[in-house]
Amino acid sequence: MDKLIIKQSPPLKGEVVISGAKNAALPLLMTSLLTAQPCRYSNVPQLRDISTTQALLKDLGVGVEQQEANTVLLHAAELTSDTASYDLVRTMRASILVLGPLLARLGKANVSLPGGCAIGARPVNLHLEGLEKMGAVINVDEGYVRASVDGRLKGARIFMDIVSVGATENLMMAAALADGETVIENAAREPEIVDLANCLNSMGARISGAGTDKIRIHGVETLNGCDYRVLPDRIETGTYLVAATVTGGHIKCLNAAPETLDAVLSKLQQAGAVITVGKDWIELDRTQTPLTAVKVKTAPHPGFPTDMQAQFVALNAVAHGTGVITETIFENRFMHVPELQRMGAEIALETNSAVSKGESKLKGAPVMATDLRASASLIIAGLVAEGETHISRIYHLDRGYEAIERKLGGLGAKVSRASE
Ligand SMILES: CC(=O)N[C@H]1[C@@H](OP(=O)(O)OP(=O)(O)OC[C@H]2O[C@@H](n3ccc(=O)[nH]c3=O)[C@H](O)[C@@H]2O)O[C@H](CO)[C@@H](O)[C@@H]1O
Ligand SMILES: C=C(OP(=O)(O)O)C(=O)O
Repeated sequence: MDKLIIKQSPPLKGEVVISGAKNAALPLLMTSLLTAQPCRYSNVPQLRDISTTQALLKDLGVGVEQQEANTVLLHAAELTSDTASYDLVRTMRASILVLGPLLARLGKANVSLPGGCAIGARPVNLHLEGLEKMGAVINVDEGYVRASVDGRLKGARIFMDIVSVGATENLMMAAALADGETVIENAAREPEIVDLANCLNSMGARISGAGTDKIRIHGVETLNGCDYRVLPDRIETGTYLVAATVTGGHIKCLNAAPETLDAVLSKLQQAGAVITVGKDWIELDRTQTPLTAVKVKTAPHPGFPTDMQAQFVALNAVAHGTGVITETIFENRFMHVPELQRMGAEIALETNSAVSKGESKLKGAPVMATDLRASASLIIAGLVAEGETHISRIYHLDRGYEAIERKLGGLGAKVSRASE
């Protein structure tokens, strides 16, 4: 197993090119299941979750052709299986996103229930209840969701009592091929939802309202292929911006989507960063300003993203003043706190808040990555900790950050990978 070694580094400096968004690319690749025509996706990041998705799609009968490093052609001329097995699903929760498309295209699907993971229970009831409203018969049996529908799925009005990104995506894909109109109320408004709707519409779907809490999908009988470019990764962008802020650096993120990062940029400004944005770039300078702790509460988009919470816990640990980070989306997303404490961070966990005293003098230590964004927070802490930080279990990191050592190294960070 690989580990990452981070040495105390100079302030980050230079340019970094942002990759396509993992959380947009995963549902986008699933749209290939909805059509017999070829679908070409570009700006697809090279990540473990993407190779898992490709393996899953291949298993269902989808032709997968890697055209260039970040471009893939998927062709589901005919699907040969309706089953997403536990072996593939267990490593990636987004696998549940094959359920809606399989049901819409084949009228049946067997998808292993994704297990619990380090950040919370993450049930899939909203996905299942929405599909049932559209006429699917669903049983959960031996760890599998077994779903079928007689004929086509039917348009329905679906109200979600919790805002769910994945359920909105699954239902939007299923409804694209349903008979009649589906209205999703209290829908997620994340930029990745808008990206998925744009891709589906480019395939001939009739979706309006994506990006608001009410999405209307007028089902069509068939969809065409697509040639679609994945949205830039706002969480990867935010992670480099926090790393630059914490180290007192000056960086420019290229190929970014500033309009997807309002809540994060506003908190970074409060923390002391000077930020300038252009159409597809963000420049951040904290060479001349002090670092101040911030108060953050996670919320569905356009609120502050839970996927940026761990990085801000690291920021607050070393900033001046008391910082409070409150997590409202996942019930167990503070596994990075004990690891940061091992590095000397003075942080107290109070129910669903991480309260930091500020100006902790961090020291390198062996620490363990417990999930994807927790890994990112440990890297950020390692950049300013005295000595060396050894982060184990970095397979979590490889799920979501393309070429992270190369990108951080290009900004002057002292990061290397070694086998344990
Ligand atoms: C691949 C992907 O895009 N992952 C993102 C997606 O995950 P994901 O789509 O899994 O997250 P959801 O938006 O569904 O989860 C939000 C909340 O709803 C709950 N819930 C969800 C579904 C359900 O059927 N029942 C239920 O109770 C969850 O446990 C959680 O508390 O959105 C999360 C919230 O922004 C992000 O942290 C993840 O990075
Ligand atoms: C939690 C995340 O991803 P996933 O939903 O794929 O586990 C994430 O991207 O931070």
